Amino acid sequence: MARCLSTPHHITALFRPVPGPGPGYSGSIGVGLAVEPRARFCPGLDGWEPGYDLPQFNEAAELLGSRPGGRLVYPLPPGRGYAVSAASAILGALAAAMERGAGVFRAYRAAHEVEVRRSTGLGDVASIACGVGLVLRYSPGPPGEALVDCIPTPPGLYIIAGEAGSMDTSRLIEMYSSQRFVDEVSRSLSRIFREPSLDRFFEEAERVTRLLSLDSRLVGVEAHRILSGVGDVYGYYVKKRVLVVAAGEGSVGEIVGRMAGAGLDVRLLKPSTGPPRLE
Ligand SMILES: Nc1ncnc2c1ncn2[C@@H]1O[C@H](COP(=O)(O)OP(=O)(O)OP(=O)(O)O)[C@@H](O)[C@H]1O
Ligand SMILES: CC(C)(CO)[C@@H](O)C(=O)[O-]
Repeated sequence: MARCLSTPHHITALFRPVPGPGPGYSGSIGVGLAVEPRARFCPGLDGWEPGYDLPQFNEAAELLGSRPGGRLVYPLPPGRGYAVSAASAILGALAAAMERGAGVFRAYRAAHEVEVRRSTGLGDVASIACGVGLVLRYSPGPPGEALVDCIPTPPGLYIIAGEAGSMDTSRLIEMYSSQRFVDEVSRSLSRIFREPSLDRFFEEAERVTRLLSLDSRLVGVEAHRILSGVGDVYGYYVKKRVLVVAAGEGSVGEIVGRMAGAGLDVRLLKPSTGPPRLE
């Protein structure tokens, strides 16, 4: 039976860019959620689903001296905020590493380098390599260099994403490099890092979302109005033009209905079950 590489995705909630002397040394610190469905690459199998052509896959593989062929499956769309580019670079790099007998850290370094060079990500590769629930990035860089921890989320937690559109990652990085964003995000990250928990994470992510009006400015909705009166909501935040809400199973139907009623394209996600793996 064919074996496939699979990887979770990552949705950053708060990040602060940390420039370094080169792509391998640059990155960001931040927090976010590792989520599924997983992207997959099955070496040697024919076919291409669902047709996105992401350059990060081959670029990362080529840094390890190979060009793996096989079937790629991306269940989430690129450009919205689900770190599809990082997932693609990771799959390419890990597939190449398997062919060449190279180590996993070398593969992750290549994936991170491609992301930073292309401005399609700063901390997604390090986050995905941890790959479970709530991801905390205390220092920047590729896996092996960055100090990253991830905390499993409670069973029964769902993540509901409401998309208003896409946004260039370079534009997002520019926005989060402004003094106002750096100040507010740094304040929140210090509070989260001092005592990491899911409650503290959502408290701070919501604080920044409301203070900087990210929901109305980027998604065109007011999150607290959409969620008003709904029980079992853990919290919410905005990444690019996506409103991300975490809630217990019993509230999912109500939230999906309200988000769709507000004109958003809604997608149901689950916290990730683990980092990239061969399955
Ligand atoms: N249909 C498409 N829409 C958007 N991007 C696409 C599409 N097809 C391929 N791409 C490529 O996919 C990559 C998307 O990377 P980008 O960093 O913008 O998004 P992402 O990785 O999905 O989300 P994020 O980094 O914000 O979490 C870009 O290199 C882009 O050129
Ligand atoms: C830049 C970014 C927000 C893109 O997803 C992410 O890579 C991060 O948190 O650094």
